[in-house]
Amino acid sequence: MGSPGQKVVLITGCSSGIGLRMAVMLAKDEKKRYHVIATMRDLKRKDKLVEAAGDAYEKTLSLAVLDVCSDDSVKQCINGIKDRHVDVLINNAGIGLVGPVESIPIEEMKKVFETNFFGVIRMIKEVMPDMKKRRGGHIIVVSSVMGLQGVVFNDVYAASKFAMEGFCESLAVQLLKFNVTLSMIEPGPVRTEFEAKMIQDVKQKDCPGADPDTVHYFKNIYLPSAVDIFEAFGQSPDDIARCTKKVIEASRPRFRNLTNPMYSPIVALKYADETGGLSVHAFYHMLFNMGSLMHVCVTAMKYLTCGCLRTRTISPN
Ligand SMILES: NC(=O)C1=CN([C@@H]2O[C@H](COP(=O)(O)OP(=O)(O)OC[C@H]3O[C@@H](n4cnc5c(N)ncnc54)[C@H](OP(=O)(O)O)[C@@H]3O)[C@@H](O)[C@H]2O)C=CC1
Ligand SMILES: CC1=C(/C=C/C(C)=C/C=C/C(C)=C/C=O)C(C)(C)CCC1
Repeated sequence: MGSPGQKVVLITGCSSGIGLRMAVMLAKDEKKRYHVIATMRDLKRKDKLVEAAGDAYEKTLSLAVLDVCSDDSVKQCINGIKDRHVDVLINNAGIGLVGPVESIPIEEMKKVFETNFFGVIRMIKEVMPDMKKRRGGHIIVVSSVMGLQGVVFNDVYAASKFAMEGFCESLAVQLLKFNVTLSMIEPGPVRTEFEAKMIQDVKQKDCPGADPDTVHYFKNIYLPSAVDIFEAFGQSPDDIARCTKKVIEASRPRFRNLTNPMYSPIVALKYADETGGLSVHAFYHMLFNMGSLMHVCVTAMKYLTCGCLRTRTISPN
């Protein structure tokens, strides 16, 4: 698997979105520096990836089955790799969940943690010991801006990404001693199936257990604003793939990598006031007082702030 000198990159969740674009971009690297093992839980969903990979398929890109929620599947996949050697592990697989907490069964919430949190840990537990032995390797975790700042009605999804951030912050220190790098990619909204799945999911539900006011705030105030935000500030999965490639290729990769400069002020707000009041009230104001104007506001913000918020983010260009 791979030629000498090529880095073996394993990516989870490559059937669509960010994972698919990362796999294709790395496999098509001009200098052929990578052999990509693009994994997905169901190979019946491979066609889009295979088509996008073109000539790279079965040369610098190979496919493997991997369900991050199954111990057996993870073990089988890693055991199938020559010498179990992975240079770069990209933990991308993840699922979203939106809606009033009262209306979401605990089982559904557990599924989010099982995928977004334990799924990543399962992968790291399988790959990290070999990296530590070799004194080398790079683990990348696709977190989210919601791993740093909660967003209303995304309570459980944000919690799963916060959990990941705490886990990585702790582990990164130990890994440094073994020359293993840990980096997080923290995108804001990205235009992938993620958003479509979220909206589809909401349409099918009538929020049982939530009172009419909450359902109104969710469906008529939050959702339209969120759609506007995806439209105005959403990045493409290629943008995130480019940022990630930069992180992999950096001589000293950063630990945190926000990809969207529009979210820097939101994160800064959080650290500007340790009581948390500023963030909570700012979000309240943005949602409930500016919600109906969100369309106008986001467009204005997009033009007013372009270029001046980029210092601490990683740019796809
Ligand atoms: N889109 C966005 O706005 C943002 C996304 N992110 C994060 O980016 C990552 C990728 O999301 P994105 O590309 O947008 O969304 P997509 O829904 O397009 O892709 C998610 C991928 O994860 C896979 N997946 C889900 N569950 C499992 C599992 N148990 N085992 C293996 N693969 C699984 C899906 O596979 P299948 O086809 O089988 O369902 C799919 O390939 C996620 O971690 C998400 O949290 C972060 C910030 C913003
Ligand atoms: C900024 C902002 C909003 C929405 C943010 C959204 C929708 C972010 C989505 C991020 C995603 C999808 C991350 C994935 O991991 C609100 C609450 C509408 C109004 C207040 C300001």
